[in-house]
Amino acid sequence: MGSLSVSGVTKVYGVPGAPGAVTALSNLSFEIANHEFCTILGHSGCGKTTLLNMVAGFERATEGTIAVDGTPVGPPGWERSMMFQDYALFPWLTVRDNVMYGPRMKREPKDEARRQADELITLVGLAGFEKHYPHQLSGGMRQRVALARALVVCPRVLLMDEPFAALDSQTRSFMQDELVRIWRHEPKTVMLVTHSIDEAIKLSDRIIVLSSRPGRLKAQIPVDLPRPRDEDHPVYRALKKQLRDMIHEEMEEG
Ligand SMILES: Nc1ncnc2c1ncn2[C@@H]1O[C@H](COP(=O)(O)OP(=O)(O)OP(=O)(O)O)[C@@H](O)[C@H]1O
Repeated sequence: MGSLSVSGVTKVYGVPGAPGAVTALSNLSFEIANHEFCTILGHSGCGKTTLLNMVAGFERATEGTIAVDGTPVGPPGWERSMMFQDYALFPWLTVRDNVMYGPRMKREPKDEARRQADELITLVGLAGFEKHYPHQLSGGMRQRVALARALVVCPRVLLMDEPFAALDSQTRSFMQDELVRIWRHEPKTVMLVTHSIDEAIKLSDRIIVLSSRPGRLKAQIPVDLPRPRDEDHPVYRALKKQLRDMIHEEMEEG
């Protein structure tokens, strides 16, 4: 289970109607099906992070409802795991202890938490690095730890905020392939936000394009291409042009 629905969501920072109030999102509605990989694409400032933060429970919608499997979301919970661009690892804990942290907080016995952590560490390709500290790892490896930590608590929905933006382009491309491999092994409902058109096409089942601020639903585009995705495929190229034109249109209007 893990369907996500966003219905008529508006977010205003400040007091609606008062001077200085910022409407970040306006009357936004869409659904993400169980185990669907969905990317939210939009120009800077269109409200992508605001949307993620509301789904995660860090912010509340001013109007509208966000629900997982039909239940409106409340404060942050294990069923919605967030993976951040800056890894958000505990620097004083080893890889294994970082990944065990969630299961321990969920009161799993230590041996079971360790078993779960080691399974995920292997899945993300870090077997052998269990006793390393974050500062001993490359950016790509730290992001693998962050992914293991997000998955180990068995979330229904995985939320990703530009997870690879801090990586160099080669590592980023490699990590995108790795994410697809891991997601196919461990199917999850994913909502990922990005500025990158290529990242959106490479990863997603469907791309949701937001308008400039206030973010509204501009388009929903299914990506009907086999994985791994070939950038030279004519459908890939046509989709990239379509998305680039949409984003440019919004930048000019925004
Ligand atoms: N806490 C806040 N208080 C007031 N305004 C905010 C707050 N957080 C975000 N905003 C405003 O809401 C709008 C949407 O911001 P948000 O960070 O969600 O956009 P974004 O699409 O994620 O941008 P980027 O791609 O640049 O990260 C922006 O105009 C931003 O200035």
